[in-house]
Amino acid sequence: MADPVIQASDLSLTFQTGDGPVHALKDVNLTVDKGDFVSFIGPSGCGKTTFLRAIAALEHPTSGTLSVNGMSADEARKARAYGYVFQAAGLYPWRTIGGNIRLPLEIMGYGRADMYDRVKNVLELVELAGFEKKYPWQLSGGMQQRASIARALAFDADLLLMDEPFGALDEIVRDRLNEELLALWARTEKTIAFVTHSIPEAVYLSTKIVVMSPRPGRITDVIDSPLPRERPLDIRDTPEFIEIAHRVRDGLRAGHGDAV
Ligand SMILES: Nc1ncnc2c1ncn2[C@@H]1O[C@H](COP(=O)(O)OP(=O)(O)OP(=O)(O)O)[C@@H](O)[C@H]1O
Repeated sequence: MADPVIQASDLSLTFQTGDGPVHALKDVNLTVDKGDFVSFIGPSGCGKTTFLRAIAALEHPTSGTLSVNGMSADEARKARAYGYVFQAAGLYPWRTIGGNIRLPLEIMGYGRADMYDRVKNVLELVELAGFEKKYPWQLSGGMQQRASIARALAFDADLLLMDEPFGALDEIVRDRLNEELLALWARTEKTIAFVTHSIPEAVYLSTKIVVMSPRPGRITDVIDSPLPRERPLDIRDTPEFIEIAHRVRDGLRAGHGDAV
């Protein structure tokens, strides 16, 4: 059996607020294996971001256990076990694309030659070779988001955490980036945990789809996708794809999801 990269057992996380406790996650049980592409889908407030942040040790569970690469989330963070991609590309406008990707490496004290090699490699991986000396404003929104993925890949961690990375992009760009992300996942054999509001995006990308519902944030369904790993975009027209999309929609309804 493959080693689990993420293992959550009876995980709960409650925020204490001025208006009382907010149960962002309640009794979450989930195993993500090496090489999985797992998507988290559910209405606003169901705890998707909180779960990703807990994996990254940016939030700490109130109860239950969570392991990342066989370590505690805090240890995994210290071991740089993951790269994190946020909804907005978050590139510094005064730094070149290469300079943005180098920044976390500079902070961690990587040697100069190693840094330049890594920047070159990750820019090739996201098909931005040659853009190293450009500034973020010289790139389209989709290219900026690819640059932010490159930055997350620079440590060469096995796990990539992506919080709605394509949510702000138009559908045509999103389709292309979805295809590119699958190709990158196949090339690098990384494990990817991906938050989305889009049913087609979740079904197209994932080997495992985690459907969540709010108040309290919990998992209502986990779907292991029967689709092959290699997926042309027109797989979205097949009966198998449509069937999984229906199941996701049913799961969202069962959790009383509002519009997603
Ligand atoms: N730091 C915090 N303090 C208090 N409450 C919080 C905090 N962070 C999140 N919450 C609450 O926890 C719940 C889950 O939030 P979370 O951001 O994880 O949801 P989400 O599913 O990612 O939503 P969205 O799709 O809108 O990003 C929400 O009710 C939110 O208001």
